[in-house]
Amino acid sequence: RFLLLTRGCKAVPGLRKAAAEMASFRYASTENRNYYITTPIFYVNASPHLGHLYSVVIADCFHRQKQLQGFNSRFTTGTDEHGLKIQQAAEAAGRDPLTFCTSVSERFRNLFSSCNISNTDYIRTTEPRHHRAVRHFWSVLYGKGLIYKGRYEGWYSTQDESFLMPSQVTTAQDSEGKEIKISLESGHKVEWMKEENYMFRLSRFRLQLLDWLRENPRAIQPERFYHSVLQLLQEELPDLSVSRQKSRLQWGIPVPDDPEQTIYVWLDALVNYLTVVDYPHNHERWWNVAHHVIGKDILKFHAIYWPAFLLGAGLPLPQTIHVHSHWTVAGKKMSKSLGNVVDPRERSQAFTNDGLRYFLLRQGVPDADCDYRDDKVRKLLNSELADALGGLLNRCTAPALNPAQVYAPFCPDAFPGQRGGRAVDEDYRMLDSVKHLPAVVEQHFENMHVYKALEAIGACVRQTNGFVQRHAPWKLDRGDAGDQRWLSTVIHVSLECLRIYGTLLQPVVPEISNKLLSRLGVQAHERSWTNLTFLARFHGMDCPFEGRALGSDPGVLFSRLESQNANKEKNQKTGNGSKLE
Ligand SMILES: Nc1ncnc2c1ncn2[C@@H]1O[C@H](COP(=O)(O)OP(=O)(O)OP(=O)(O)O)[C@@H](O)[C@H]1O
Repeated sequence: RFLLLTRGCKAVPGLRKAAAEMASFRYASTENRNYYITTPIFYVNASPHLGHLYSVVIADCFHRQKQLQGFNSRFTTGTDEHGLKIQQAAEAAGRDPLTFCTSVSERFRNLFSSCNISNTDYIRTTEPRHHRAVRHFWSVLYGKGLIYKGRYEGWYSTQDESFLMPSQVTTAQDSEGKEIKISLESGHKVEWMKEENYMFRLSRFRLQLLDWLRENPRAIQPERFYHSVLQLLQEELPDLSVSRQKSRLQWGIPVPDDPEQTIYVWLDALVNYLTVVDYPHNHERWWNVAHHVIGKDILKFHAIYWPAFLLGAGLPLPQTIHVHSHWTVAGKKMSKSLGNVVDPRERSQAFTNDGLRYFLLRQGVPDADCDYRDDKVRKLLNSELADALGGLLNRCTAPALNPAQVYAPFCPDAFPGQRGGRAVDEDYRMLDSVKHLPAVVEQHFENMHVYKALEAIGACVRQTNGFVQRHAPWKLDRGDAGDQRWLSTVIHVSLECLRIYGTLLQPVVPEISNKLLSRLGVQAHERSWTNLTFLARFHGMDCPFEGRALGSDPGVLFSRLESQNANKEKNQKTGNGSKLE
């Protein structure tokens, strides 16, 4: 907290302005260096699949990026454990709901930790701290007259825990040919529900929500989803049922002062974002810098219900809602209910944690669904991580080319600032690309386009490989002083490029980046955003890395993945089956 009083400054010219500048500096240098990112909390009615890991990997990548840039970042994920679906799943499994939730929640937690996810908190909605936060939040809304007892009548999807308008429902046939009603959006079965329960005055917030979005055109990203929410807000919003009768739903948080009613699972779940930052005490510092990562299936809950609840409770709205699309299998959304899921643990073992992260972030485009196939993963990782990046590192550090195993010195005469040495125009263009790469990457991250950031890094890696290939340092005559200086310069420039790529790739592939930077001899404190000065010697400055011994581990950066057929042959020989398709 910072309070600067400027009264009484009038007498001294310029003092008021200086004080105001100081205040804004303090604000920028303290408050704005916090960053809080969340994933959806996952419903524990079944084990995690690759789609769940995807949401978490995106948030993890943003969290690591902010840390790299010197932000104080918090990152939370967890499990959503109340509701009818869980009640039914626990009954089907013959277990009490809490034991059931604990075992599934542990599966999510273990998956995230085995996949090197760096969340700073893991919340379960069955925790007492969360119950306290939800009851308080409810009481604030109730106290302001925004919750009233009413009668809800309409369509409800238990699968989506969602209320639907008649226009959002259509007729279909179930597997036995019986006519049923389903949600147009999710395809899940809906039922007609008639119940006395508590209603939230959602209808009051439509115009405020529209104002919020018009004033903050980047609040929902990508733009396509921003427009779809604006579209939803063109129609009147009906009030929202925010409780269920206890006789129907026991597994949830009871409504304060009315134990016959249970709080609606979405109101309960959304408050988790506040619970983590200690709502209702001391939450402001983090809540002012909140960013959500969500799948497009839960956009309505996060971009309409949640902001309306927050407005009602007098709390600030999230800074951004980052929306991603879905992984599909043979064109169908990967989902628990369809049973077409890909096991993330098995894939992270087959492709490594970083390999799987790289694939998800490089191929996953937020605007559009993407079909998952194992052969796509192999092809991409072999070409970009094993051959392009790993090959470049091998070339520049191989003892045959770099027998002294050092960060070779740069010779300005061979690669002068002005044309004239042994470098050609294409080499200068490469330097220019790499110099601007951090800014390009930062911009793509800001827009949630991690795949574009990776495309830009990949293009630079190709340029650097082209540079090495063009000058074929292995053909140079080590006995000739001029050739030796040029050889050393080519290696120095390539190592500098690799240092920039390794530093920028840390949020995406932390283990591979660590290996790469360690091999270059770059210390842990030399890997931040402020260490991205590229090729200092070219600009007449000292390079702290020049002449330094390379790291001793010459291991392969990323091992090529064998094709499916090669795996099959190997498994037939050893008698192991393979589940990968
Ligand atoms: N196929 C997918 N691709 C990308 N993200 C997904 C996918 N499925 C789920 N997610 C992410 O996980 C969140 C929670 O998903 P949910 O628990 O509803 O999984 P689901 O498999 O879609 O379940 P169900 O089949 O019961 O609807 C989504 O909001 C999204 O962030």
